[in-house]
Amino acid sequence: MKSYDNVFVMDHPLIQHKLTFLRSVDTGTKEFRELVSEIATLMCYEATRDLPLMDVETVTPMQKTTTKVIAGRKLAFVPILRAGLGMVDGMLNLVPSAKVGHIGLYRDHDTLKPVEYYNKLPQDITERDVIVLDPMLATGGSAMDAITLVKRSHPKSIKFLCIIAAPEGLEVLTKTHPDVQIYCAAVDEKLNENGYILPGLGDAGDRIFGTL
Ligand SMILES: O=P(O)(O)OC[C@H]1O[C@H](OP(=O)(O)OP(=O)(O)O)[C@H](O)[C@@H]1O
Ligand SMILES: O=c1cc[nH]c(=O)[nH]1
Ligand SMILES: [Mg+2]
Repeated sequence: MKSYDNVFVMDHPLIQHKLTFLRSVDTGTKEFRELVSEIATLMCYEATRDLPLMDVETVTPMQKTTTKVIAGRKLAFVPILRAGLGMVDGMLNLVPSAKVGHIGLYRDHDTLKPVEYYNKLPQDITERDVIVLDPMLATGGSAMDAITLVKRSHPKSIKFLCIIAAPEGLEVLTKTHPDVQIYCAAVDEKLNENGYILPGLGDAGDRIFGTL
């Protein structure tokens, strides 16, 4: 894999183990949905590693002491509909106070270009660090457009979190949005002639919602 300064591949054994079952054609909708959510939780843990901390005074039953809390940063999660929705609950497990925006995009089957159909972001997004969510980064068109839309609202920062990335998508996204850190669980081989990731896991939205 080509190396990029702002791409982080999460090789934690728990993530890799769950990803194997996510890929399998024998995994049904219920289990697929649970795995997407669990992987999102594990990825959220890593992607929030750089949140700043500050000292606070805490009184334990034994004595007064100095401990740490997150230093006033607020998060917003922005799933790309539909498939990104599958990651939201897993993220909220770790950061229940995060707000959730939605960007609706589908990829036109013929052109493979994203088509926007919904856009609702938190009003106070300028005060928030945004994590855009989508299990799949294929040609990169959907992530590129979603991040462009989010940038128009001027959040403090943007990260992109996906489960499987294609090399083609990483090339496009790192060039278009070099300021955005990208987190993924795997970088696969390539796209097929229909823009599907190989080996991939098929159509993430269809597998999450059972619309195959
Ligand atoms: O990198 P790209 O080439 O743009 O492809 C990736 C996009 O395709 C899938 O969405 P899809 O269009 O299937 O919509 P869905 O989530 O409603 O199924 C996926 O969830 C991404 O949003
Ligand atoms: O492999 C792919 C490519 C785009 N979208 C998916 O859901 N899967
Ligand atoms: Mg789909």
